Amino acid sequence: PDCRSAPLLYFSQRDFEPTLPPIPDDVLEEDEDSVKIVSLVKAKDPLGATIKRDKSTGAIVVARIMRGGAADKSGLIHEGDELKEVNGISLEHRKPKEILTLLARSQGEVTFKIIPASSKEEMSSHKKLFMRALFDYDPNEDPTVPCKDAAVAFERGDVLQIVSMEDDTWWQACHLGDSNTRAGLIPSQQLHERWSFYTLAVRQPTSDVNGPSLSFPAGLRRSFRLGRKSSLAGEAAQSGRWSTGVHGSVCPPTYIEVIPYHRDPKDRHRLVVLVGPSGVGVTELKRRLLISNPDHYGVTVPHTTREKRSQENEGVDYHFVSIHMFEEDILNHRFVEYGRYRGHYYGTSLDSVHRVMSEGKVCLLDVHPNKIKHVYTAEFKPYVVFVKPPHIQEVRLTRRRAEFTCAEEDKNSVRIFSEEDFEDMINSAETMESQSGHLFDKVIVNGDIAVAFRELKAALEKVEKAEVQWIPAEWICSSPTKARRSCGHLDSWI
Ligand SMILES: Nc1ncnc2c1ncn2[C@@H]1O[C@H](COP(=O)(O)OP(=O)(O)OP(=O)(O)O)[C@@H](O)[C@H]1O
Repeated sequence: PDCRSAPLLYFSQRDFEPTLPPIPDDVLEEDEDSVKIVSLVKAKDPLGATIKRDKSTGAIVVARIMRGGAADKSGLIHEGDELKEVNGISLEHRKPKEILTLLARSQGEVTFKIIPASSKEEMSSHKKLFMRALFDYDPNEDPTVPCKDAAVAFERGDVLQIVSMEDDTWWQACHLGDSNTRAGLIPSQQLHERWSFYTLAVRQPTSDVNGPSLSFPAGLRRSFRLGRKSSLAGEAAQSGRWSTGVHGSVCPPTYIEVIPYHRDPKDRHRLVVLVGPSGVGVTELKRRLLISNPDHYGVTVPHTTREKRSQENEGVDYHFVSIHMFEEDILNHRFVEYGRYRGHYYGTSLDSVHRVMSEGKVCLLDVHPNKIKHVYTAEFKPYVVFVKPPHIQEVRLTRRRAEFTCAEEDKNSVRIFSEEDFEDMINSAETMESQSGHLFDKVIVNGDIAVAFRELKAALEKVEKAEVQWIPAEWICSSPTKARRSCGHLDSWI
């Protein structure tokens, strides 16, 4: 990156009409065709440009013009322009830092002698492009940023409007709703990927960053999700790694192109996917949601190949099917998730999700994060909630308290956790977050169950009421904006 470029030049936005001073005599002698004299009036506001020294020619050139900034609005200075003089003072052999000092001393009208770039690349497309950031970015902690003041900080989940992708390493963007303000620099997808691979390589010098070997700790669940145990054997769970795509490629999460979705009241509700490590409280939160509004929330009826018990009803507790039928459905990709437990198959079919949604209910689905990809489509428009354990001391405290305070007759229904369970829960949560965090729309920390439930319910209600929801462009457009050089987030990030 051109990290040696100097910070912003500070100039006025007051008057950008070129006031043309008399052309100095020496100009005509020099490059009469190419030299341009530009005069701007300096005030407090930044001009919105960075300068750098061209390594090959030694010339001082304009590195970037920030969209919406003063230089951009003036239309007089462009990226690639060579700065020859400021107020008649030659910039030859001067360092960018010295030039800044020179400019800082200038008051009022400042005149530039410029050799315009021979070819100017204007941002050709005016199509609005929005990206959801899948990582946190703080320019103050980034040693590679060309200019901290010109950069934009953001958090994972923020929607950014991208205004320029001309530069391979630094894009220009502004926060959603901020499009009238000056754009700032953000690391491009390519740069962030390179940086992430680099930091991974430094952290784990012996690992093969192109193809992590994957193993998964046993994650036995008490509920129907018990069935996951065998289906997950051999799947990914190494902390600090990224998800492998269906084609085996590995990509750090960067940005995902999003588009606004205005839900029509006639449209089905979005599918709510709850994920979390075993024992964290997914079932409990789901149960509380169902009790809170049984007409509004619904859950799927799973399939199983085990025998029906006397108190069970077909289509209510389970769909009881033969092994042959179950295996045929596996081959036809009809399951979101399935597994074997004590010799029997259990699974959640896509049809069962459809059934709940077609009743006009919000379908609550809990699956392993690796399975989100099966419902990551326009028809389901999943809203993914990650239920996360708090710090281990709080997990210990809240779960032990629940054991202690539950009534004697409830003792059998309360799960007794060992110290190892707590550790597994925390480790598994870390793995899930590092591998699939880019898919999570909301993270709920389940310390106090009542607080977590309130927060979850409020989040779901907010989504339902929101006028605009930002959903991945890929759900709607068969080919989202091509220029993304994306790893193809469905192929690689899920
Ligand atoms: N915040 C909490 N404080 C105390 N106990 C909790 C809390 N959340 C859940 N529990 C208890 O922890 C136990 C496990 O919760 P739950 O069954 O909901 O976990 P789960 O995430 O569905 O795990 P699994 O998939 O393994 O069943 C239950 O006994 C539940 O009542």
